[in-house]
Amino acid sequence: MVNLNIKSMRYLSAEDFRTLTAVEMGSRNHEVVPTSMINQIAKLRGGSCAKSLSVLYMTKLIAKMPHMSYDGYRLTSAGYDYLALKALSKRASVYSVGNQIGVGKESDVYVVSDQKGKQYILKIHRLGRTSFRSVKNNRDYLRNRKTSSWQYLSRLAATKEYTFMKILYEHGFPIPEPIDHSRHCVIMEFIDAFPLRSIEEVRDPADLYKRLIDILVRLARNGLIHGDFNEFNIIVHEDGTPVIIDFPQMVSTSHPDAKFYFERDLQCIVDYFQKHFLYEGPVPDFDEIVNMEKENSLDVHVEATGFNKKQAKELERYRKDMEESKNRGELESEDDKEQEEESSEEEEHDEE
Ligand SMILES: Nc1ncnc2c1ncn2[C@@H]1O[C@H](COP(=O)(O)OP(=O)(O)OP(=O)(O)O)[C@@H](O)[C@H]1O
Repeated sequence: MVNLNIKSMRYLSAEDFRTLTAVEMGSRNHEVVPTSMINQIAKLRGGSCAKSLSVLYMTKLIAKMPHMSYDGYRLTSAGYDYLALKALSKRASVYSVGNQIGVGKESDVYVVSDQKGKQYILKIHRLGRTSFRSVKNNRDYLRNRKTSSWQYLSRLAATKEYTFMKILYEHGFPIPEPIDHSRHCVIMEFIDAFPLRSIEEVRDPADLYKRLIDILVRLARNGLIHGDFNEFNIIVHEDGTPVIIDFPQMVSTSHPDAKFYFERDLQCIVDYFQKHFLYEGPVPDFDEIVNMEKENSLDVHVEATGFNKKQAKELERYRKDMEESKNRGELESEDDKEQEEESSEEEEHDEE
């Protein structure tokens, strides 16, 4: 697992930070950024850049690729976390990082606080945590991209989540308020309640069922489908009000597989209520909903405000690859790969 390493965060000098930023900038078109290029971008005097590279390497914010034919570095996930958190703290969205409360398949979730002590959620997207090696041959959609794929995909997922959350929140959907976003990180309101999955009894299953189905229908009437609407992504307040989370899989109702996604979301709720609360309620029909007059075209709106079709396609291809690899039982952990790399780097380091 990639842990959030905040220990080194406060101790970097301005030069170190400048050098780290230079590595990130160079990563846009180099998988491993040549040291000469880092020097050029950072524009530091004398031997400062070499000194900073050594500090960043020791604190594992950058890494060397073993067996590379030229001298260079890549940004590690800790380095990417650092840059995102630094940006969020500069904008006063985060002051301190508290406990990790969730490890999703594709994210780490922490409670964080602002300067006044108000708590928020920090969701760090970590796509590519599994499956990278197994699917990489098929990833032609990333082939022209020199920058590290996991960074790019994680940033894409966070950008998508934040863009959708902004629009949904503005249109009154019951979701956490989105606060800020940088790179692969999203800050949002902390919902201090339990996910449906861990609630044994609900006061009024019929009422909760109706509220959830109404949300699905209203989303569709606004041109959207959640795509992962299940008991883990529904948080329920004590008074029975649901709040929906987790948006990187949203699709438009004009997607060719929209009906499939809508019915899959619907079926999750229908099955869960039947099994856990022995409740069966009315089931809406997708074709009827899309033939109704639309409330809004939020799918189109999203495209115009920060998440375009090309990005949506790249993320979708990745998800399809994941599903296929999973079905073939081919998944392996990217974190394992990173650990392997780091330990072989350490060996190299020891030899030097
Ligand atoms: N805004 C929030 N307020 C409170 N808890 C939250 C919030 N966002 C996420 N969580 C907690 O973190 C967990 C993981 O979050 P989320 O579902 O967004 O991540 P994920 O990587 O998509 O997880 P998975 O792949 O398992 O669905 C949630 O189940 C929930 O318990």
